[in-house]
Amino acid sequence: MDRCCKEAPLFTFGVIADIQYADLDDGYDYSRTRKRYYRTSLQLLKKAQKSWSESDWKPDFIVQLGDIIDGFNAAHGASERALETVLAEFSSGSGPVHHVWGNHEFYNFSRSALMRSGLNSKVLADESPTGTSAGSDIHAYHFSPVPGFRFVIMDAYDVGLLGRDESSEQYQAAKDLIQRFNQNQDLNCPPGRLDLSRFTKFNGGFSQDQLDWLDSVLSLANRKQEKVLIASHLPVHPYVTDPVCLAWNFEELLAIIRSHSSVVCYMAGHTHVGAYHQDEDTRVHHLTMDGVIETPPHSAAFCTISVYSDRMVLKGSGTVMDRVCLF
Ligand SMILES: Nc1ncnc2c1ncn2[C@@H]1O[C@H](COP(=O)(O)OP(=O)(O)O)[C@@H](O)[C@H]1O
Repeated sequence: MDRCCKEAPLFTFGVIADIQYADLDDGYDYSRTRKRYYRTSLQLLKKAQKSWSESDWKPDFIVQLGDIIDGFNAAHGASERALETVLAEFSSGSGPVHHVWGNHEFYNFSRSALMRSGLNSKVLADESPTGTSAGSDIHAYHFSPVPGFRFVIMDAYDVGLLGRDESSEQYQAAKDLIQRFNQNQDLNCPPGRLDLSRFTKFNGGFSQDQLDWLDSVLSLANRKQEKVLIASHLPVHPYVTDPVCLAWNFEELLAIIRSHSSVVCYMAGHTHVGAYHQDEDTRVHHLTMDGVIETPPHSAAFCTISVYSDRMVLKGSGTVMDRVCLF
């Protein structure tokens, strides 16, 4: 790139999703139709790191969209080791990494263990008088990469069966909720009705506390005329995912987004299949990232997003497509 002739972005960040690393031979997804490359997923992270370090506009930070290591690590007693391996790879890069929590985090660690781990990136939250985080046991926070822009990290398993102590009130409330819609013995097995198929144990949702907190963050952003990007593990727009992968209460999150003109983008992982849709009413860009775990070793699955005052320019690698998203 002829750098002198290109407009410098206000900020740049890298995005990667569903690495699901495990020191295991290749396998398949639940339906046995999609191959999973557990060991070589680390090589694809290395490829992303190399590309980010060599790029003309080096990312100011990385957003890791969840499922950093695979749940199979737990059965092999390898959770800590696998996490150390992937975090060591991330730390070889220069910028901070914002970690989103997905279902595989909870197959390996309890919520309280995650809070004590390197996957708690709340330390990167802005220190502001309005409060930095949604609650002590919720992994949600916001920060401003440059004046005029704000990033919100959301916790899509704040309401859910994963990671919560079975004796806790939150666990019981989540169990009552899921069982209203899912009568299967195995709660990982989706209900037959497509419009309820998201009520599985491998999904979760956002608590009222977290939604209220998001509402207050977005209200402040509106007043300051900031543009807001939101990242979480679960998609919330039905056009960017199979309905079985939506957040339990995606409609509530969409309603909050709809009531605040500040939001410009919502990004998620989980489905492993890249997708994009600009919502016609809100103009919000919904982006679901391809998952590293189902990307063959010769390819890649990451992107670099350069943000300007009026647009974000997404440079995809491997399976991730290039696109320009106007604000
Ligand atoms: N249709 C299904 N019926 C029963 N269990 C399922 C079904 N789909 C997924 N699971 C189980 O749910 C868990 C999460 O599924 P998985 O495909 O590993 O999620 P991810 O796509 O996040 O990697 C796994 O234990 C898997 O075996």
